[in-house]
Amino acid sequence: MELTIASALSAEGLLGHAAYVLLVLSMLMRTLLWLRLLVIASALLGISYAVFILGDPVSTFWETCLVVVNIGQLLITHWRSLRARFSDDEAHFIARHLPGLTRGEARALIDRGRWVALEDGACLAVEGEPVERLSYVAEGAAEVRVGGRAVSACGAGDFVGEMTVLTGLPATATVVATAQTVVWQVEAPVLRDLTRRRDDLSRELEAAFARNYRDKIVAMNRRAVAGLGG
Ligand SMILES: Nc1ncnc2c1ncn2[C@@H]1O[C@@H]2COP(=O)(O)O[C@H]2[C@H]1O
Repeated sequence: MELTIASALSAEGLLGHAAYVLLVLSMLMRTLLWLRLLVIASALLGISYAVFILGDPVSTFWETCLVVVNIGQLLITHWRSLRARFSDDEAHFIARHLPGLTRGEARALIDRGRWVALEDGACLAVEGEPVERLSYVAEGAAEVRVGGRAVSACGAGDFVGEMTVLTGLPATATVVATAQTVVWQVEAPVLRDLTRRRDDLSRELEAAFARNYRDKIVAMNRRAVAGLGG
């Protein structure tokens, strides 16, 4: 096929363009699923173009590789999601804070941390010192102290350390368990590394932290009103 304006605008030429349009669109996708689906669609059009218009076996081979690799990756993701199992605490954690992750992704994240049972009095963060790990409180309660005075509390469903864990800045408060408390914890360097490499995970966690700030402010406001006798 000759490279002229007329040939580019012909039905055959448009087929070739459509393959590239889909490839460019795939680069704009924010989730890996849609990126892969569009790459597969682009490669299928590319194969049709290479086979029926160009008769080019080399392009056909490489476009086929793209389809096979992306379908393989989608199947692996699907299989991991099917295989993933969660305890009740983990299921609540995911429903509340990680709704945008696939089951497989959520399992992989939770497996990077560990579940810990803390005694009453255990320290989760020290004001002015970088937090060593992010904690998610599944059961129990903790007191938040600033300058040695209790200012707030964290309970089931709250994070501790979310304000500084990703930046390494000093913790804004000291947090101490006030009952037997079950937490999921992930070490700060592990979380920083994961969020640096995975934009989608970083966005998911930032959104979860933002929702938890809101919940904490609402709870603090209620406590302030109750303290004023309202
Ligand atoms: N007013 C508050 N209410 C609930 N939790 C808080 C409050 N202030 C600080 N925290 C928690 O205490 C943690 C101390 O470490 P970070 O600053 O990383 O993150 C902080 C929050 O998780």
